[in-house]
Amino acid sequence: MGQKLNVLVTGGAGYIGSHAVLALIDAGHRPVVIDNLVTGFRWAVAEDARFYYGDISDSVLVESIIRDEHIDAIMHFAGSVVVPESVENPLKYYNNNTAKSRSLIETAVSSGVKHMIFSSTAATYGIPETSPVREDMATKPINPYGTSKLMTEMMLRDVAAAHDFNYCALRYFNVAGADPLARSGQSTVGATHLLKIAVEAALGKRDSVSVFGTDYATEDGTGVRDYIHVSDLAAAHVIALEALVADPARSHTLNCGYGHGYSVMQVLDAVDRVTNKKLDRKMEGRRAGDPDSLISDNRAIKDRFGWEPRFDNLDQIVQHALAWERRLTDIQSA
Ligand SMILES: NC(=O)c1ccc[n+]([C@@H]2O[C@H](COP(=O)([O-])OP(=O)(O)OC[C@H]3O[C@@H](n4cnc5c(N)ncnc54)[C@H](O)[C@@H]3O)[C@@H](O)[C@H]2O)c1
Ligand SMILES: O=c1ccn([C@@H]2O[C@H](COP(=O)(O)OP(=O)(O)O[C@H]3O[C@H](CO)[C@H](O)[C@H](O)[C@H]3O)[C@@H](O)[C@H]2O)c(=O)[nH]1
Repeated sequence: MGQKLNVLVTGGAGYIGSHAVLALIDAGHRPVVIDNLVTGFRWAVAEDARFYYGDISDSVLVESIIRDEHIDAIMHFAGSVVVPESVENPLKYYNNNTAKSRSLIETAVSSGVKHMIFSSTAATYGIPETSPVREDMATKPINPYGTSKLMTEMMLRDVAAAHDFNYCALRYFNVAGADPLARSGQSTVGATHLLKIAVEAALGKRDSVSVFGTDYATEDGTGVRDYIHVSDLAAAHVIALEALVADPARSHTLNCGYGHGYSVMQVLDAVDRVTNKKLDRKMEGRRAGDPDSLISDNRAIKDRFGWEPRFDNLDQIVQHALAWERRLTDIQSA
């Protein structure tokens, strides 16, 4: 590692942000977290990281953190993440994901922070023209969540052109799994993500798992997604950080996925295999707005950053998610 960097992690008490905090510490950097705990948990932040309770739009607070902690770069995870909720309440998403990102970017620029890594999403593509989908393909989001993130990507692009500032927008595909040492994992209350629901069901926290749609244009008729282990994703953030600092003239928009996918049935089969039990599957109709298949073309992040996944193995992703779900049960009952 080169320089030790002070990194402001917004949303660092959430699922992915808490893993980025661990990855930064493991890589010898110094994370400082700001989180308003709307969906995150104070206990999810590693003990070695400084924590500030607050909102990313509180520019007075963010400015003082940047100054007092000598912040070099921002990893921006804070946001609202539930796609169906964004359809019902779009203004919440345009406020929390777009307007508040605008405020954070403004505070960063005015306080002299020169680098930002942004949590974007495969939802910016909408229904992709081809699969695997490449970064330069059309972005036509089909829900306000995707639009709210795409608008932030656009702000970053324009700000980087106008100021001494570069960024990396990482478009995550389906994030899953947990820290291999079970230091963190997905703790979201009322989660809607398939694997989280499946491990909850496997541990008896739910009676069954719904399969949304069995008539998709895929091999077994269920939706196919590119599941990426959260620790591989966190590692990509650390590499992106170091790349932004090393080459401040260059910004990046990159897919984060494995480049291949699994159907809903294959994910549930993996949970059955790992637990040696059978999940109760309820066949249901399609969920609104779900594409048949969403797979990343990940050549750009590999070529540019030399990123290589360490956990591209569905059974291992399930094992880590299960280990965390058990630990979470203990934390919640303590
Ligand atoms: N989970 C996924 O599959 C996925 C996929 C693509 C993109 N993303 C993006 O990754 C980021 C992290 O997602 P996650 O799954 O960890 O969700 P999460 O809900 O676990 O984490 C979000 C964190 O941000 C905090 N937060 C929200 N609004 C805030 C605000 N205004 N000020 C301060 N803190 C605030 C929450 O309390 C929480 O700790 C999000 O921006 C999300 O859109 C997630
Ligand atoms: O109980 C469930 C939950 C999901 N699914 C299916 O499982 C697949 C994955 O669904 P998730 O809800 O786990 O994830 P999404 O693909 O809808 O969305 C996630 O991945 C997207 C990119 O791929 C975006 O990044 C988005 O933010 C993130 O939530 C879909 O085919 C969905 O229909 C079920 O069958 N049953």
